[in-house]
Amino acid sequence: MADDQTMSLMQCYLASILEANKVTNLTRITDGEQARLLHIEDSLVGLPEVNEAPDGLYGDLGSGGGFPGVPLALATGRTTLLVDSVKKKMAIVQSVLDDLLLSEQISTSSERIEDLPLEYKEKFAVLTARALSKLVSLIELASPLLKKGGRLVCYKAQLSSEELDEALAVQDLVGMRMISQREICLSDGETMRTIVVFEKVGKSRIKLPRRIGLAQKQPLRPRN
Ligand SMILES: C[S@@+](CC[C@H](N)C(=O)[O-])C[C@H]1O[C@@H](n2cnc3c(N)ncnc32)[C@H](O)[C@@H]1O
Repeated sequence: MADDQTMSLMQCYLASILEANKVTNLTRITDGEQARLLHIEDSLVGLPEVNEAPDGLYGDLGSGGGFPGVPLALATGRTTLLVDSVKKKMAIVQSVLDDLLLSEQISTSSERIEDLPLEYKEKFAVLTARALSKLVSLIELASPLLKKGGRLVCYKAQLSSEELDEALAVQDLVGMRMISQREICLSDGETMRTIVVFEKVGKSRIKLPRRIGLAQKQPLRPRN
């Protein structure tokens, strides 16, 4: 886990986000204790998996108010890019990072994930995604961004066997392979999380990224 100084920096970040949230919607969680649970503790659930990824650039896809990206960036010290297409959210997150003198390590992008390969093709060692999309969409979006051996760490509140099977059926097509799955209960004794990790094992057999929106609106299906 992270040391006391790092944990208090995460608390400062969260407090600034909750303050900004009074004016602009960044998170639906406004209660301080719930926010600590769901934005700090939950963000850190994937820390072992992020630490196991190869060294190098970390990206948080669909980062919203910077979760799990900021806690994981602070806990790992990795150079980090937070990505969310809502410009207003990324502008606020960037200004909080500037205020806390964190913007040398952590930067923001308000591009759509599908546009990132123009600048970041195969540049990331590890990516995370929480509350973004189904696994089948996540592995498609992540594949062109990950270097070989890079990892995609997915946070899932509820993972059905159908969702997992859909992703497993297309993982070869996009050059990804599931390498682990772990379920954990948060300290409230009731919130369950599943962390699913995919590794980039080779080139995609189809051209990626597809057109904007397709990965999420028309997920890939297996081909014969
Ligand atoms: C439900 S929020 C989750 C935010 C954060 N990860 C969390 O767990 O608190 C999903 C976010 O993903 C962003 N998003 C969805 N699709 C995206 C895409 N294709 N490119 C960039 N951002 C996207 C949305 O703007 C939204 O802020």
